[in-house]
Amino acid sequence: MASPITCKAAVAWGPAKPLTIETVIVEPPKKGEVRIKILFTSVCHTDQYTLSGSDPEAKFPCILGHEGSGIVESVGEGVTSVAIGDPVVPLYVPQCYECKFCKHPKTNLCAKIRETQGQGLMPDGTTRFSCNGKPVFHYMGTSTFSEYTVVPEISVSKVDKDAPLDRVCLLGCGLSTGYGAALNTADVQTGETVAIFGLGAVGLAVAAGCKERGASRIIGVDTNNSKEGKAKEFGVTEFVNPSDSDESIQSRLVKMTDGGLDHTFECIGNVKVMRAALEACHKGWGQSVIIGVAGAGQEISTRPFQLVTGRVWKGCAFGGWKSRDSLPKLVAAYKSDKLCIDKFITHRRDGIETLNEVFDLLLSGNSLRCIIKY
Ligand SMILES: NC(=O)C1=CN([C@@H]2O[C@H](COP(=O)(O)OP(=O)(O)OC[C@H]3O[C@@H](n4cnc5c(N)ncnc54)[C@H](OP(=O)(O)O)[C@@H]3O)[C@@H](O)[C@H]2O)C=CC1
Ligand SMILES: N[C@@H](CCC(=O)N[C@@H](CSC=O)C(=O)NCC(=O)O)C(=O)O
Ligand SMILES: [Zn+2]
Ligand SMILES: [Zn+2]
Repeated sequence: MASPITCKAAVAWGPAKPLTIETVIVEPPKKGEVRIKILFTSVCHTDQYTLSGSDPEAKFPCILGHEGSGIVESVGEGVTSVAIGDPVVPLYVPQCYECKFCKHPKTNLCAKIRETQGQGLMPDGTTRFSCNGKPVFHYMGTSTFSEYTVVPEISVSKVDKDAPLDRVCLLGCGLSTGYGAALNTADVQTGETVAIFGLGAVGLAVAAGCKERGASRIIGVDTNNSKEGKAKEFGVTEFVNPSDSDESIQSRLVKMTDGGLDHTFECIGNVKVMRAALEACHKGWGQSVIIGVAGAGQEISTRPFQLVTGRVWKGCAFGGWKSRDSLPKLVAAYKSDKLCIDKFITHRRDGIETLNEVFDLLLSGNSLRCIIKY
């Protein structure tokens, strides 16, 4: 029987407060749960979004983090799909194989534990974390900003023993999301034209997917000119900065593409840009995929005429991948050089103490992903 573990974690005590490194107690995994020794993590913009106070679901104090990898340290009663010592990636979209979402071919949004996950709790309605005797909430069912974390078995993907954990941690969110948005949600076809708004890790993973599918034009749109060079390494063929002109970005793109794009992707979380991305689509068939996560209270709008005349608004979480089935396929895509994870790793840091600096790096616009080694 496993015992509580005392370790370090970065605790988010409240909105817009820096994380503080604390000694926490991580309880043993209960029935159907897995305790993981986290070895590597990165920071996704969604961690920053929640820490900033924009997330209506945020629960503080909590342990953020959802792009991690590690080794199974102990398992609770009844766990069969992973064992102690297995290399794993925690998943914020679980796959239970039983709920109506898991059984439906058109979605990856397993609903089995969504309610408690959103409350920062394990499926039994309690937390496995405490700090100085005070309960601390989980986050996105993963909480990788802790040296040890507990997750439901349905939220764990075992990966090959030779999968590099210091890279495949990125498959836990941003890269899988962007790549899947192109391949699954938009299903980009050879010769089609696309525009990607926001050239961070998610947007560039979209570019990688569009390039793989043979898109004829991949137009990158970002307010930061320094993104152009890097973006071209990922297959972006043209770069446009919306701030360079008084003309609306949608009008510019429509002119550049003889009526609009076959596909557009919003990878920022800005509702005005979501509108521009829809309106940059070609009349009759253009599809726009919303990936960015918008702040509490924000709403999208456009003239309904945009949809009446055949444009389609879609969205996706975790790239539409059915998570446990797909993670091994994404690792295989990495091994066969289809999805080049290494190019997204712009920085590396040692120790959980570096987390606040890594948040700053993400916001600076100079980093795609920084891997932190615990
Ligand atoms: N749906 C899902 O499953 C997922 C959603 N997300 C969401 O996707 C979004 C992107 O995440 P990530 O790639 O990590 O974030 P990043 O911050 O790395 O990338 C966002 C990019 O957009 C640029 N940008 C900001 N404002 C504008 C603008 N008005 N027009 C054009 N470009 C702009 C930023 O420039 P600068 O750096 O100069 O600010 C930056 O390059 C976030 O909203 C995140 O929460 C992430 C993962 C999964
Ligand atoms: N908590 C937010 C919604 C945040 C959100 O949309 N999260 C995405 C993943 S973003 C990853 O970096 C997601 O998976 N959404 C599906 C879900 O079930 O949460 C809010 O309440 O607005
Ligand atoms: Zn399910
Ligand atoms: Zn994320």
